[in-house]
Amino acid sequence: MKHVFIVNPKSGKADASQFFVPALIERVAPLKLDYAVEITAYPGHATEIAKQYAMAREPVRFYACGGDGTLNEVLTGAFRYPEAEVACVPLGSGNDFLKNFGTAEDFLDLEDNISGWAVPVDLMQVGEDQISAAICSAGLDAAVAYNIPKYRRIPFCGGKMAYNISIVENICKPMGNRMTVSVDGKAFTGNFLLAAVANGTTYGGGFRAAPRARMDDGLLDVLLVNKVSRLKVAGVIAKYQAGRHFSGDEIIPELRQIITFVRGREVQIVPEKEIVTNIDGECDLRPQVSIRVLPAAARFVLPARLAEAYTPLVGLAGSV
Ligand SMILES: Nc1ncnc2c1ncn2[C@@H]1O[C@H](COP(=O)(O)OP(=O)(O)OP(=O)(O)O)[C@@H](O)[C@H]1O
Repeated sequence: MKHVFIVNPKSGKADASQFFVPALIERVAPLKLDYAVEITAYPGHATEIAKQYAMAREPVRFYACGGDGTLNEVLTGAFRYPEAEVACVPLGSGNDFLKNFGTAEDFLDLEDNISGWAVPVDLMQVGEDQISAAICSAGLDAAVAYNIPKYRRIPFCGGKMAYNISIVENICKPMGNRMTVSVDGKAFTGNFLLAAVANGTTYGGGFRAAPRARMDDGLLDVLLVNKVSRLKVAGVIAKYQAGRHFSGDEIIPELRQIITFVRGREVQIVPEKEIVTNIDGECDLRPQVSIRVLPAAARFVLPARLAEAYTPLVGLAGSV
C-alpha cells in the first residue's frame, strides 16, 4: 500500500512544512514504506491530491496532516474509492473529529498510526456536492466562528480572545433565527439559537454538542436549542459546551424545554432569512441546508492501540 502524507502548511499555529515534514521523513525513512509527501498550496488542494492518487485504483492510505478542514478535504477526495483509506495526523487548532476515537496524542504517535487499520465511518452529504465528517450547524455558534477572522487581525487578539470578543458581539445582537428543521420528514418550527446536525460528538474546538453520537451508527444526532434570554444564554451554552446537557441518551430535565434532541437520517434546515452555517469549521451564509447521512461511506484509520480497543457498531473493522 502507498502512504501519502498530505500536509497543510496553514493549519494550526506553525507551518507544518517546516517543523513537521523534516521530522516525518526522518521517522518514516527507516520503515521502508512506499510513501510520498504532498504540501497543499491552496484551499481545496488536499481534495485534488487525494483524488489524483485514488484514481489509480491501487491501495492507498492518505494521512491528513492538519486540522479538521484538511481532514474534510482529504475525505472528500478519497471516500468514493474503495481502495483508499484516510488517517489523520493532528496538526490543526481544533482536530475535533478524532475526539470520537481517542486523543490527539494517540494520533500523533506516528508509528502507531502507520501500523493501525481502517474502520468504517459515516459521512454527511451536505447539499448536492459537499461532504461533512463531524458536525454541521446553523445559528449562533456558526456566527461566532464566522466573525473570528475579523478580530484575529487586531494586535494582541489571538485565538481565544478573538473567540470571546466574537461571542460578546453575537450575544449583543438580536439572537435567534426563525427556521423550520425537518428530521426524516418531521418538522420542528421555532425561533432557535442554533441547530446542530452531528455525525460525531464534538466541534468548534471542543464543544461536546452530541456526546452520544457515534460515527458508525448510520444516524445523525440533531440538537435544536431554543432562543433564551441573554441572562440564561451563558449557562445553557456552558452546559452545551461541556456535554452536560445530556444524561445518558436524554437531555437533562432542566433543559428539556430549551433543547430538543432527535435522531434521523435526513435533515433540512430552512431559515426565514439567510443564516450562517458551519460545516466542519468552514462558515458561510446560506439560504438553506440539506444534510443526509452516508452510512459507512469512508474508511478511517485508527492508530493500532485504538483500533484494537475499538468495537464497531456496523460491519467489521476494515471491511466497508
Ligand atoms: N496552502 C494553503 N493556503 C491557504 N489555505 C490553505 C492551504 N492549504 C489548505 N488551506 C486551507 O486551510 C484551512 C484550514 O485548515 P485546517 O482546518 O486543517 O486547520 P485549522 O483551522 O488550524 O484546524 P481545525 O479546523 O481543526 O481547527 C482549510 O480550510 C484549507 O482549505
